[in-house]
Order: sequence, then structure tokens, then C-alpha cells
Amino acid sequence: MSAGRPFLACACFFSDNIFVGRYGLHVRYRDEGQLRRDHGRALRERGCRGEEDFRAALREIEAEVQRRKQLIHQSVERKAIISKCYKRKHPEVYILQDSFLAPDFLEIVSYCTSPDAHLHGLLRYIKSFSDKRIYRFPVFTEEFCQAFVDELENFEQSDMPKGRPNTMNNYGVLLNELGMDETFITPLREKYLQPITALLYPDVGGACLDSHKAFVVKYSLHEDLDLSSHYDNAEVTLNVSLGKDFTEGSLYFGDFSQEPTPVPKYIEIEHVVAQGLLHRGGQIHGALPIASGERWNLIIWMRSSAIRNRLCPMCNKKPELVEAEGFGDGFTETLDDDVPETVNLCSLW
Ligand SMILES: O=C(O)CCC(=O)C(=O)O
Ligand SMILES: [Fe+2]
Repeated sequence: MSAGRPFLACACFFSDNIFVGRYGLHVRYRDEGQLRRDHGRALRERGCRGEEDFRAALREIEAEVQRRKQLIHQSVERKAIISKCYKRKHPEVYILQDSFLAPDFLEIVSYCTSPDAHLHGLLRYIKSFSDKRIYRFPVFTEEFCQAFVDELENFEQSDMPKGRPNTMNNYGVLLNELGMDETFITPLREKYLQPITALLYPDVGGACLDSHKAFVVKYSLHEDLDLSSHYDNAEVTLNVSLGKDFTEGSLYFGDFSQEPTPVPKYIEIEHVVAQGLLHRGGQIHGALPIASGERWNLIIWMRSSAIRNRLCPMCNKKPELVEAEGFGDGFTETLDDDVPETVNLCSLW
């Protein structure tokens, strides 16, 4: 991890952005009175009518806060059990190799690491969507995607303990618990993705990403079908479609969270198997329901401590740092005098 500097989380994880599934709403929760004041109206508008409904929503929120408090400890335990007991079906997919990567992707990375690379040169290689700075390009080979999904299904069918990818996705796999961070995701981020994000998103930390949270989400007709509108706990997100066969289930994108407009206009973008979509974590987005089949996607929430140490993207305040495990939520301890220097080092602007 980064030069021995431990990664931390923001205390808002235990109070902000709590997803109330039954009403598809994110809330901030301090106590009952504050919940009624801040979200009573939005809850009513979404069908939460009467005291009984409100109590049920409150129970859901309190259960989620409890789940979050136990999360770190349980995740460490699961990781230890998996590392000791899980028998990998395709051990080769855990160690990133160039042969997993699409030749076009290698060409893009090679352009981005060449001495004269610039944004407009890069845009000739990748597909852009509207003016929202959302891009799509090939990432993996189809053979790799198949072997990877087969490995994930093997894990899913095993009796190993499983966590949830995040608050909103109920099905999928946390890749750090599977032991993929060090040998796959970190080298993918550092060696291949950062040269691209440095050109595309220098203003949100694309040149100094130093941690991530990586997981795979799964949608099928009798599990999760879709995903509500949200922003990610990330500066930059990569979302790669791994298959299998599915119809519908496109992503939709609204505005960047810090430039809200009264009537959000959404654009829809299809998943293409083995290709990745890159977007800023703060770009509001969600997933439409699939109509058939199974959809598996690799999601990498990439983080820049230089950016988030100044403002937590989840509560939009200076982070209140709390201890965490592994990459935590990508914050680091900074002395106030550190900040300008760090920012210069990353040549953010
Ligand atoms: O379903 C998808 O492809 C998007 C998932 C997503 O946005 C997320 O997990 O943050
Ligand atoms: Fe997302």
C-alpha cells in the first residue's frame, strides 16, 4: 500500500447515503426526528404513507447502519477463510497477463504512455458519449471474460462466505476477498488504466489514482434486475461487461453530481461484452432492468487520496477520518500543509 501510509474511511459511511431499497431513496440518518425533517416528504412521495410504513423504513435504515458497522470485521474474516479453503477453478485468471487484454486496449495504453500523448490524440482511439466525458473501448479478450465468469460462478456455487458488492447490489463478488487485488486489479489500474485516466480526467485525480474498490455485479431474472440512480464512491469508475448472454440492462447517465440541473436528461449506453465504460464516479447513473439472461460486470471504483482528502465525495464535506482495512475508502492522513504539495505533484490542474 502507499508507502506505508494506511488508507482510511470517512465517518459518514455510518450515517450518509443509506439506501432505502423499498423506496429507492438514499437518505442521511442521524436520528428519527432528523429523518422525518430531511426526508419525510421524499419518502411520502415514494409511497411511504402512515406510521407503519415509516417504522418499516426506519428498521431498514437501522439494519443497514448495523450492517455497515460490522462490515470491516466480517470482510477480514471472509477473506481469511477464502484464502485458506477456497479451491480456485482457473488459478491463471488471478494473475494479470497481457494475453487477457484486447489488442486494441494495449494499443490505446501504448499511445497514452508515448511521450507526446495528448487528449485529442487519445479520443481518436475511443468512443465518446455526449459531452459527459463517458468513454467506451475494448478491455479484455472474450476468452478471458468467459474464464473469469466461470471462476466467479464456481466461487458463487461454493460454500464459501460471501459479501455484497455494495449497498445497492445484492449479487456479485468482492474481488479483494477473493485475493485478486494485489496480482490483478492493482497492476491493471497502475500500469494500464492510469495512463488513460491521466489524459481523460486530470481534474478529478485521474493522474494520481492510488487505491480502488473492485467487485463484480450480477443481474438475472430472479436476482437483481436493475440498479437505482446513484453516484459512486470513486473519482473514476471503470465498468467492463463480462457477458454472459443478456438483453437490455443498459446504463443510463444523468448529470455530474456537482452540476445538477432541475430536469435531468439521461442518456442510455449499452454494454458491449469485453468492452469497458469509463466515467467520473460523480456522474449520476443507474442500470435499466435486464429482459433476459444473466449480466456480469466488473466494476472498479478508482480513488485519488489527493482529491478525496480535501472533500469526501459521499458527504461533500472535509472527511472525518476513521480507521479502515486494506484500501479503506481511499483517504489518507494529511497534514494541512501537505495538501498543496500533493496536488502539485499530481499536476491536477
Ligand atoms: O450495473 C452496472 O453495470 C453498473 C453498476 C454500478 O454502477 C455500480 O456498481 O456502481
Ligand atoms: Fe455505479
